[in-house]
This record gives sequence, structure tokens and C-alpha cells, in this order.
Amino acid sequence: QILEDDHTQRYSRSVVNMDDLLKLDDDLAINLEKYADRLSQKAKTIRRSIHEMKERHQIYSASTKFLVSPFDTFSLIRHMQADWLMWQVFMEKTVGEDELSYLESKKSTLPKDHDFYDAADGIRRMQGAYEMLASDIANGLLDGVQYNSSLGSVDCLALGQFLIKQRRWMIAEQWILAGIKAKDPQTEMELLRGPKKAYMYRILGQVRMEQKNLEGALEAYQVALKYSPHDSEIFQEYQLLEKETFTLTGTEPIEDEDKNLDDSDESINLPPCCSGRCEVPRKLKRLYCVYNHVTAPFLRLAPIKTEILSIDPFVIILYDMISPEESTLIRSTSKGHMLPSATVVVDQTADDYNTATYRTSKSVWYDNDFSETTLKLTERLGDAIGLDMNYTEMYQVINYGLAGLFQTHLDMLLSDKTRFNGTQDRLATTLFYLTDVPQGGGTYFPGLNITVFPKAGSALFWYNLDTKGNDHMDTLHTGCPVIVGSKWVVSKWVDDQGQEFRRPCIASSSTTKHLVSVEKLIV
Ligand SMILES: O=C(O)CCC(=O)C(=O)O
Ligand SMILES: [Fe+2]
Repeated sequence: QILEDDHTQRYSRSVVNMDDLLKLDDDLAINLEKYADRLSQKAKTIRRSIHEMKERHQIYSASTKFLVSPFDTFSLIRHMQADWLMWQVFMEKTVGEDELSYLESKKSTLPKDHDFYDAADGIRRMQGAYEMLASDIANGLLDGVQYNSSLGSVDCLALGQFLIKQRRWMIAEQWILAGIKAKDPQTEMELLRGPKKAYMYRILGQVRMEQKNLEGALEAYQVALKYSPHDSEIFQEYQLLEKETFTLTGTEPIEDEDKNLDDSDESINLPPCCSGRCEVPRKLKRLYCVYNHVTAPFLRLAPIKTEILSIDPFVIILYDMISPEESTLIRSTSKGHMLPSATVVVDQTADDYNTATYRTSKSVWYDNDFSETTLKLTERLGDAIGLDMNYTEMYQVINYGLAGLFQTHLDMLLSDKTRFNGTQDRLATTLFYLTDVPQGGGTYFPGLNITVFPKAGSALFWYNLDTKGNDHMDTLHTGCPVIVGSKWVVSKWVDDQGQEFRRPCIASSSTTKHLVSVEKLIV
């Protein structure tokens, strides 16, 4: 079952909304500045009046006749009876109400808890997929590439606490340690609620305790107490811990009954090949590149550069399928219409957040004849793959978000049995890459040890079904987490029904004389 996801803004699901977010942040900063101006205006009025009051006092105290005159006496009584009440009213008057209500009006558009969870979970999975250390990420070293930016301790601590909630103690500890080491820029957040060192060491102690590392926990608590010797809560926890260490010495560590998550589950979903550094070599050792001029008459004039990545299943890259102008047009047309990508809901009772995390992108659908660009693209693709474009699904334009990914999956929707009952399925997949992705974001086939990195203008094409119409399990594929960049892809699925003459049912693709579609390149 395919459902459109909820229509709320999901900031982490696509990077197309990042400029809106930046603009909002800018507006709110200007608003805060206005608020500060109003506060200083109030303080200035108060200071000016104090100055006048002090001057008056000096005159009075210098005068010997003061308080003898009825005018002075009257004036002092009037002043003290009325003016201080007026000051009270002035002091109580709220400053910057307009600015406060402006902030209130923007609250609904600010990122929500789920946006933070999405973002934090994205970082966690990116870290797992590329086997990065928290301290490296915090210092701007991403999968071997050093960037001129880093994360502050508030950010690291927030990640650590998020991971504690997920009971992922090991990487939670990494992030808390990174937070302790992070150089703190004096941003407004540090000023408002900067994490105190004692607090961070206390959390470090707690995380170590959860991992039954009692000595490490004690050490962390001792440092916490050094920073904050009078904190009674930290002291009590420290004492409890000391007792526990005493009773546990020499005994086996107790296994926690709850399942504690570590990151081995991640490496199953996202194997290390996302980086392109596969442990096992791919089947085709050589590079096979051909000019395809055989699947359409027009290609004799303009052959398509085609790289063959795998024979069975048949996987190829088509080069120069989209021009930079067409790519820009598709992206700019789509930008305002993207919604969180539809997801296959496996468990309807689970909350939305849980069901949607394996595909973190936004997308929009277009018919073949949506625009001149899509019409041309359809014609070009039809020529390049030799299949009938009248039998295809709509185009889906996709943009990935922060560490955006599509976990390992198959594109076909049916079981072999249902498919042979006559229900339509996805014979082949085409993924057009609209952008280069500076780091990460490859399309990875675990069964084939092939990682394809997006190259603007190229298209990845493969058959999901073998020549007999059965599932090809080796077409399992992953949209690897984006590390840096904005990954735009356009997908196009070709239906099995309607291709009977272009891709007839044959015993195997080596029965070459029957091949009509792009597979005939391997002849
Ligand atoms: O973005 C990718 O690399 C994979 C996308 C994909 O598998 C899909 O859209 O079905
Ligand atoms: Fe897919």
C-alpha cells in the first residue's frame, strides 16, 4: 500500500527548504534586535530620569533652607506620593510586545521535535553507513574529507541525549565526549542554556554506567564534582555508584534485560559499500563502455554513451541524458511542490515517525506530457532503452534531505505469483541524476557490490525482473546517505505489461537473437 505522507513541513526531508529556514532565522534575529532596542530605550529613559533625580538631590542637600520652605515640603510629598507609583507602572509595563507576538506568530513554522529527530537520526545513520567517529564529524572530518566547519558542544550534547533515548549507549558516549571536547563558540544558545561541564560529565557517567563500565562512570562523576563540588544530586549519584562498584567488584557484570542497541543493526541496513570502498569486488572487473546506436534509428545520428555495470541483472549507466538547462528547469519547477516522499506503510499502528525513517526525501510526480522537457526526456529514454514509453509510471522528482537516504529495497511491488496472475509490476527502473553530489549519496547494489555515484545528467537503468519475468533479488539497492550536497534524482519505472514485444519472455538473456531492448548491447 502506498500512502502520501502527511503534509506538514518536514525540514530534514529535503534541502530545498533550507533557504526558507535561513530566511526565517534572519527575520527572527532582526525581530530580537528590535526587542533589544526597545529594552535599551526603556533603560535609557530610566537612566535619564535617575540623572535628573540625582541632580535634584544635590541641589536640595546643598541648600540650607531645604524643607523649611513649604514649597519644598509640599513638592517632596507630592513627588513621593505620586511619582514612585508612576515608576512602578512604568517598570511593570511589558517591553517589546509587538516583537513577542511576532515571535509567537512564527512559532508554528519553526522546526518541531520530529524535525530534530529526523536530523539527529540522519546524522546517526550517516555515521553508521560511513563508519565515522563522532569526534571526527564534530571536527568537520567527514569520511576522510576535512571541512572548515565543526559542531559546538550544544549540538554534540543534543545528539548524545537523542542517542541515550534510543538506548544506543556506545555512540551516545562518543557524542558526549565530543561535546566535552568541542570548542565552544559563544553563540546565543550557549549564553541561554550552555551545557555546564559538570552536567556533561554527569551524563557521561550515566552512559558509562548503562554500559556497566563502573570505573569509567566513577571517573566521570569525579570530574563532574570537580566542576560543581556543591551539586547535591551529582554527589548522591556518585555515592550510589561508589557503593555499587564496591558490591560488584569481582563479580560478573550483570546483563541488562532491556535490549541495548548498538550500531551493528545499522551496518546490516547500510553496509560499508556506500563509501564505494567495497570489501568484495564486483563481478565485471573491466569497464565496459559502448555507444548505443542500435535501440532506435535516431541513435545512428546521436548514439548514447552507455556503461555496462552488470549483465545479470542488466544494469547500465546512460550518459548525457539531461542537459544542465533541463535539470535546472526541472528542479526550479518542482521546488515549491515537494512533499515528504510517499512511503509504504508496513505497520499502520506504529507512529508516523517510525514508519517513515527509511526514506528521507521529498518528491513530486509528473506525467510524461507535463512539459516539453518531460516529453523530450521520455522520447530520449525510450530511444536509449528500447522499451515502449506508453507503458510507464509517472516521473517522480526527488530531493534528499540532511543525510537523506533510501534504505535497501526492491522496486518491484509484487510477488512472482501475483505478477503472473496478470497484475502490473515494475519491469525496470531508471534513475536520472540531476546533480553531482560532492560526498555520499551513491546508489548501491549490495548483491552486486556496485556503488554508482550521482553524476549530473546521467541515468542509471536496470531490469528488476529477469527474462522470464521473475524477481531478480540482486536488484536490491540502497540510496546511500548524502554526506554533503543536494541530491536530486528523477525516477521512471517501466511497466512489465505492454513490453511483451520489446522484452519477450525468453529462457535467458544469452538467447540473444530475441533481444530487442537495450540488452542487445551485450550481444
Ligand atoms: O536515490 C537513489 O539512489 C535510489 C532511489 C530509489 O531506489 C528509488 O527511488 O526507488
Ligand atoms: Fe528503488
